[in-house]
Amino acid sequence: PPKFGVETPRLAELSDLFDSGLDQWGVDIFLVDELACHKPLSAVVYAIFEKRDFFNKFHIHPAVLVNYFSQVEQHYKQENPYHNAIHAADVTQSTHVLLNAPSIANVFTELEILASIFACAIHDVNHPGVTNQFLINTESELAIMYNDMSVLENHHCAVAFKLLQEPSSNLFASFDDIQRRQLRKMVIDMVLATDMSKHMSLLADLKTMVETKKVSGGCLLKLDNYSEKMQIMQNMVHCADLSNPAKPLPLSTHWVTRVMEEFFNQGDREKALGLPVSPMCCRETANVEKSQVSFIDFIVHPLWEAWTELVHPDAEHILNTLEQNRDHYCELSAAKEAESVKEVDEEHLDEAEKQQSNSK
Ligand SMILES: CCc1cc(COc2cc(C(=O)Nc3c(Cl)cncc3Cl)ccc2OC)on1
Ligand SMILES: [Zn+2]
Repeated sequence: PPKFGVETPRLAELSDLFDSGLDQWGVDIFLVDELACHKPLSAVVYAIFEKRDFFNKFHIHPAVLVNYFSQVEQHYKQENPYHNAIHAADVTQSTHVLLNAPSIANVFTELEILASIFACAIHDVNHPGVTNQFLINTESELAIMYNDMSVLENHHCAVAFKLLQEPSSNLFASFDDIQRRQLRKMVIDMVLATDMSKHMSLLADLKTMVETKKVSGGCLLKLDNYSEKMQIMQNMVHCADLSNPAKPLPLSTHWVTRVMEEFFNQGDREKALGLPVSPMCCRETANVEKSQVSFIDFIVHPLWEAWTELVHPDAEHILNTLEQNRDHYCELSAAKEAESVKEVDEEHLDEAEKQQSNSK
C-alpha cells in the first residue's frame, strides 16, 4: 500500500510535515488534509501506527489498516463544515501528543494506547452534522434506535465496529478473544464519554483524582484498576475533542468558523421546521466571540486546568495558549461591543441633529 495509505503527488511534503509535526501540539492539520488529498484521517492514523510500531506490536498488515480507515474516512461526511475527517484526524493527533506526556509515560499498556488512538479516529464517524438534541426533537431514526440516549455516540461506535466485520478490514484479526473484547469495551467506554452531557461528571471525577494524586505525594500511581485508568483515558480523549481553543490562534479561529457554520446550518433547519432554534445556532443573533469566551470559561478551561494539574508540568504550554486565545476572543468581543455602541450613538446623534434642524 502507498506510504501513509494515501495516493498523493505531495508525498515528500507530507512526509516532512509528519517528521517535524506529528508529535507537536499545533501541527497544521488543514495542511495535512491538503497534502493527503483530503484523506487526513488515513494519513494521520497510518503515521501514528508507524511511529508507535503498532504494525509489528499488534501484527496488523498495513494494507488492512488502509482498507479499514479508507472505509471509515468515507463514512465521515465531508460536507460537514466541522464534524468531518479533518476533525477526527485532529482529535487523533492531539491525543497522540497528550499520550507522550512524560508524567504518564508508563501508565498505559500498548493495548490501552491503541484503543485510545482507535477511539479518537472513529469517535465521530458518520456524524450527520446536527446535535443529539436536534435528532431527539425531530424524532429521527437514530434517536428512535438509541432511545434518545447518547444517540450520536452510540451510532459512531456501531458504524466503526460494523466496518471492522469486513474481512479485508479486520484490523484486530490477530487478537485473541480476550484482547479483542478488552479493546472493544475500552473503545465503547471512551467514545460514549465524548457525549457533552457527560462532561460535568467526567470533570468532577478528574478533579477528585487530581486531589487524591496531590495527597499521595504528586506522582501518578501505576493505576491498577480499570475504572481509574479508563477515567484518565476518557478525559484525555474528551480534552482532545475540546482542544480547538487551546491550539495556536490561526487553527483555533479556523475551527470556530467551521463549527459556527455547522451550528448555523442546524439553526436554519430548526427555523425551517418551526422548531425553537438551539442556543448559538441562530445566524442573525449569535455573538461568536462572546460564545467562544463563555465556552472557554465554563467548559474548556476548567477541563484543561484539571488535565494540566494531572500531568503537571507537561501541559502548561497548552493551558497558556488557551488563556491567551481566551483573552483574544474577549478583546474582539469588547471591540465589537464598543463598535455597536458607537453605531447606536451615531444613530442617536443623527436623529438628534435631524430633530434640531427640523425645529429651526
Ligand atoms: C456560534 C457557534 C459557537 C459554538 C461555540 C462553542 O464552540 C465550540 C464547540 C464545540 C463543541 O461543542 N464540540 C462538541 C464536542 Cl467536544 C462533543 N460533542 C459535541 C460537540 Cl458539538 C467544538 C468547538 C467549538 O469552537 C471551536 O461557540 N460559538
Ligand atoms: Zn468530536
